[in-house]
Amino acid sequence: MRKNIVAGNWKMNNDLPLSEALISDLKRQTKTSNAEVMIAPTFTNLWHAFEATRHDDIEVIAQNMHFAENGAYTGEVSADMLKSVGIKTVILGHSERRAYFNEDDAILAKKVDQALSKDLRVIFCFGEELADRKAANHEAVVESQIKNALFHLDASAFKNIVLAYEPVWAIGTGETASPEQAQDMHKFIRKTLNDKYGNQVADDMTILYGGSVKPANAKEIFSKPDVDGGLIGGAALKAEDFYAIVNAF
Ligand SMILES: O=C[C@H](O)COP(=O)(O)O
Repeated sequence: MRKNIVAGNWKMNNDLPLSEALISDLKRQTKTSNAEVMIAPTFTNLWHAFEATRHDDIEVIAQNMHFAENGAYTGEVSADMLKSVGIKTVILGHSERRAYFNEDDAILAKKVDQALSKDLRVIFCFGEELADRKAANHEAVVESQIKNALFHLDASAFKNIVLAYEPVWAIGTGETASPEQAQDMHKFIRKTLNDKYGNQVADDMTILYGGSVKPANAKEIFSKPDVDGGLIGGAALKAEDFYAIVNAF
């Protein structure tokens, strides 16, 4: 079922005291929209964040996980480890993972499989780089990212997947895709799903936009019919800004 979601990706920000302080601030905010609210602190803060929000309308989610069950993968975190601290949703495929940690479509397909096999919901991220858009290649790039990592799945798997379109050129740059650019791409993503899986999967898919979403532009972006929410980076680090975005629906 399609939902409105606003997820804050804290990336590698906030040690434990700062995480505690931000969560206290978040809990003081008022939600006036129907959007599901998620926050993705770094691994070391997940347990504390889960405990601190246990009775609040905030889901704590993870930024990443490994594809293996367990074993000799120094520095990595498994699906079971996430589940053991209360996590039910994991972000996979973020452009920073792709760019700095060499996560390609094949690795991401394995991560998606592992997460789904553990009943974790996946927020799957993808998006083109500036050169792709300048060359009018953006739809082809996005289509191949989706196909290569997800199109081995059965239609039923998609009820546990949320898609997040994040044009790389708009992440942390202050440059946002225009609401029309976001809408055009989200419509294209839905068509891509429709062509492969039919309209049930396409219509039910929640598709988030990410890339310099701020209180000032959220309302216009979220007003587009195929934009179901946002994956928020910088603006998720201030409780008032984050809830201004949550309440932009
Ligand atoms: O995961 C969030 C996105 O990378 C967007 O980050 P940003 O809002 O700082 O541009």
